[in-house]
Amino acid sequence: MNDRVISARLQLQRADFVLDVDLQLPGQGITALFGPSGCGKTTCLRSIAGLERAQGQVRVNGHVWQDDASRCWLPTHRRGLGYVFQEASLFPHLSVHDNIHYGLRRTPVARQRVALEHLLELLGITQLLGRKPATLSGGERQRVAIARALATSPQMLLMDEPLSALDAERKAEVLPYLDRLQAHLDIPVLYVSHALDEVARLASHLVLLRAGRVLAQGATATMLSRLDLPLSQGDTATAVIDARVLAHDAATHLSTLAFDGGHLRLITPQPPVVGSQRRLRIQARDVSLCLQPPQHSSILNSLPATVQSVRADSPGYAMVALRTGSAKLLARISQHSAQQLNIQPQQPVFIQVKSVALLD
Ligand SMILES: Nc1ncnc2c1ncn2[C@@H]1O[C@H](COP(=O)(O)OP(=O)(O)OP(=O)(O)O)[C@@H](O)[C@H]1O
Repeated sequence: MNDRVISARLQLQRADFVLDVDLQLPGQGITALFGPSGCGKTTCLRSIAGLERAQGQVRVNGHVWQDDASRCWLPTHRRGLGYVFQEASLFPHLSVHDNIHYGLRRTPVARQRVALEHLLELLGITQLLGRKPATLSGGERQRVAIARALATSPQMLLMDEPLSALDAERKAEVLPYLDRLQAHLDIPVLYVSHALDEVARLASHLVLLRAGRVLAQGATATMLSRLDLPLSQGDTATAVIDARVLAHDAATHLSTLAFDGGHLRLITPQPPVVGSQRRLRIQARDVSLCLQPPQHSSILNSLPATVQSVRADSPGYAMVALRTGSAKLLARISQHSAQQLNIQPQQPVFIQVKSVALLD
């Protein structure tokens, strides 16, 4: 459907801060709003929700939430949105069941598009329905908050750093549920984060904010590999590739995945489902370059690639953007090696990939 698109042109002026954004986002999947502290991520999300009175226009999959030109401005409760905050704000005196049904009572039956039982199953909270919030872990509380937001069958789910109050272990526990939601629910999600690992894993689209403005927006895989953006700087630079599981060998624990640039092999102690589509992360620091096909190497993955561009990274390092098939990768190598190998745009090379991780 060609009206599955979200557009938001928003301007808001504060004493020390101006938000001025023009967002054109896919009307499905997870879009991340990413940027440093104070760049306006929360302000942008709250403006889309109608919790801040920005000037402009907001359209979500054919529904007009705000259009100043025609004096249209829907209050938050009429925008058909779910909002998940950093900390789950559940009613302490109500059970999980009653917390989730609280919002549902006010949702007309005709708008209840999400089957509640399915939702509870997806989020793994069927067993928790009788419990009070105080008896839940942080991760469980956040899953209940997500279920409550989705139970009202919103047209869009807005999530403001929903994992940032959780420790690494709890975060790892909640992430697979977000993957499942994405795979099973057809509701666009706008996800505020300043954690690049979360964004790389979850988001298909990425908006990079700087000082209240959009620095760039586009497909996550493309944005991560752009050398003109700060995402590709330093030790944390990473690329993502969507690939299909071809085979798993139980004896060696090696899985083989195919993408349109070739095959990648990685050790997966839990066998992934053959035929499933998975997202892989390849960190720039784990990729090295050779001018000849490498031989007799312990490294599992070697692929032909073409250099797209090169730039200086942190002192002593160069960042190289590469293409293999239509996939984009980054290699962080020493500046010394970049000079020795005379790395140039359009140059054919062989890449060795030391480590590949399954992200979902
Ligand atoms: N209620 C407010 N009144 C005045 N200024 C505010 C208010 N809320 C936020 N600001 C300011 O607006 C700017 C954007 O804040 P915002 O919370 O949107 O940023 P952010 O990118 O979400 O930051 P963080 O990652 O730290 O949550 C900041 O300069 C902040 O100090």
